[in-house]
Amino acid sequence: PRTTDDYDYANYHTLSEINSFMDMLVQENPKLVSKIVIGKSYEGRELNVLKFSTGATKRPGIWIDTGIHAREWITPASGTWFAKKIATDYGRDPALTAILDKFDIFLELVTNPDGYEYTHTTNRMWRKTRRINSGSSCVGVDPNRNWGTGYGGAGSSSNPCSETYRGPSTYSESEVRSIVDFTKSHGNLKAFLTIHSYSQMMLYPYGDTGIPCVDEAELDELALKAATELESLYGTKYTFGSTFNTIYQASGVTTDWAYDQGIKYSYTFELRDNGYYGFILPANQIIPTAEETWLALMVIMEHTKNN
Ligand SMILES: NS(=O)(=O)N[C@@H](Cc1ccccc1)C(=O)O
Ligand SMILES: [Zn+2]
Repeated sequence: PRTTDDYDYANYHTLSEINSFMDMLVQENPKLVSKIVIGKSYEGRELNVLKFSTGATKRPGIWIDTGIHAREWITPASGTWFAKKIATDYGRDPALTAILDKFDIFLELVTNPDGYEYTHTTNRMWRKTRRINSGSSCVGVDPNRNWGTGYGGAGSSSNPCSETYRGPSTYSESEVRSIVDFTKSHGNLKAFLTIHSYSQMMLYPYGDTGIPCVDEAELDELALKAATELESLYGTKYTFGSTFNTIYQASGVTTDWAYDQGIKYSYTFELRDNGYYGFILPANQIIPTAEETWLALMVIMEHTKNN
């Protein structure tokens, strides 16, 4: 495609096609969109983050990542649609314009590029990074068990062959460490939204314990609003709650760490579906999934702006 207008949002794309999309979006919207390289993957690929900013001065930020688990293709596909939506709606949609007049939005589309490439070339069901684990014939670390909060707990594995292998140490994965470093250097993120699939859930801290987080009441009420808004479009039903209570115990996870950094509005989304297609969601559900999810993200971003 020559422009992001004729990019095929209704299909899944390779890493290089998504990287080309990002460069096109930046070229077409130089005053709104820029690309930040926050690091390199294990195999040396750039970790690219789209920055949407309408002000010169440092503003509070909203973080969104997709594609941290390689096989969850619906998430970078939806994220690509989100990126185009932001560029299209700024200056046209009052709600989005109001958000961008106060916040920067950071969107990492392919958070695990090595794993994502591997799902295209070799194993469609790959989940983890592609780190070579010393002393094991098994490859990869689960980037959603490698964070420093609750690291090493019951909801993760010390076995390199496990799909939930926590890694040799906290932040061992550059794909994780790069986000940690970016978050700390930015120092003013107000929302942290990490997008997974599948199960149709909105999950807030904690994952490693059933003990409620301080802001549970507010996060639960906000999740209800967001899930209701999401359902209003196509009737897609989401459940919501703390990770521990809603899905299962998981430790060393992104949202527990983000919340621990003081980023109150930290949620994991589990997109479509409920298991019928699972990770292999048909391409004809990409745009509907992106549209309904965007409504929920807007609810959370507006709440972040107003609080
Ligand atoms: N996306 S998924 O199928 O991997 N499920 C997630 C569930 C999950 C979501 C949020 C925090 C911890 C765990 C996982 O990391 O196991
Ligand atoms: Zn996942």
